[in-house]
Amino acid sequence: MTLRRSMLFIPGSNAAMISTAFVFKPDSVMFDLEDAVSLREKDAARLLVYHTLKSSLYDGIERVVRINPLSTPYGKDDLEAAVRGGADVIRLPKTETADDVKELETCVEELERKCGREVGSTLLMAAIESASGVINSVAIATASKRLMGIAVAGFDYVVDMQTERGDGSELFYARCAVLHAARAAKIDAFDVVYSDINNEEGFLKEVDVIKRLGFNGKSLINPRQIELLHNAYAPTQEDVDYANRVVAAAEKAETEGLGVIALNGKMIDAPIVDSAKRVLSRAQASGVRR
Ligand SMILES: CC(C)(COP(=O)(O)OP(=O)(O)OC[C@H]1O[C@@H](n2cnc3c(N)ncnc32)[C@H](O)[C@@H]1OP(=O)(O)O)[C@@H](O)C(=O)NCCC(=O)NCCSC(=O)C[C@@](O)(CC(=O)O)C(=O)O
Ligand SMILES: [Mg+2]
Repeated sequence: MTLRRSMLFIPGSNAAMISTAFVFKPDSVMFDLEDAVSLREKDAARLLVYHTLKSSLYDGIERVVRINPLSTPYGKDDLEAAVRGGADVIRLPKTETADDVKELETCVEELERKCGREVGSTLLMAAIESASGVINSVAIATASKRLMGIAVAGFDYVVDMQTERGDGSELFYARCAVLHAARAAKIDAFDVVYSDINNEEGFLKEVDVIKRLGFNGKSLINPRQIELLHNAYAPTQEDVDYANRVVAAAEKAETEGLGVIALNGKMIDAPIVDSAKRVLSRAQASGVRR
């Protein structure tokens, strides 16, 4: 099981942050060349991210680069630096249509050939940040075999929707639409960033909602959010004990030729056994909640 619970944004222009953030062990790190980098720092940030990718600093952590949109004066240079540097994943911001993804795929393939990288080795992800993007999310999610996931980007989305971040109701439709598109395309789904870094209670409340909805994880802006997220996503010992009992009961039922049984008054059938096995493999990959 590939865990992609935490995807930590690091401004591509911030050498101090880049030189230390691997110690926090996010599942994925996202070097940002887009909105966290001012216009006058774009070139320096691109170079810094390229050299970071070439180094072994983030070995063992998935390395994502958020490029500027290809329609901007920076997008193509960002993409070349990311592919040449050996990024694992390119994150396209402000994705509006399937054609945006197809254009990215074409450019990545050209660059892979040009710089001798294995064709197909660079994965893609698309961030959906507008009403059009949400409406087109199924077409976006299925636009390329290289897509490993799609993300909801809450801050640009609420601007487009002429509202603001609040209790989450403003994101409900976008979250559900993007998540369904990801699941239909069999790729991962990532939730929005939570900007109030000192509000642990609010962060965990939001994590509880998105975990229940079914998101693989969340984009993060601060290392302090990583451990909180990983712990909240880990199954409890109680969950693991119950899953073990379900699997054992199902195995016994199988030997007796029974498809459906009751365990302590609760029905156990195939999808419930599948869920129990998912809890066990998640516990194996992430450990249990503290
Ligand atoms: C918020 C704050 C300024 C707070 O800083 P503070 O210094 O007060 O925080 P502290 O906790 O005190 O830091 C303790 C120690 O950790 C270090 N440290 C902090 N953050 C770190 C980090 N991210 N990576 C590595 N290291 C880090 C720090 O340097 C210090 O190191 P040291 O001095 O050595 O002790 C800082 O976190 C930060 O800049 N975050 C990244 C912001 C960013 O990238 N925004 C763009 C992406 S969102 C977007 O674009 C919207 C979106 O597009 C999203 C979408 O698409 O999904 C949409 O539309 O929604
Ligand atoms: Mg944005």
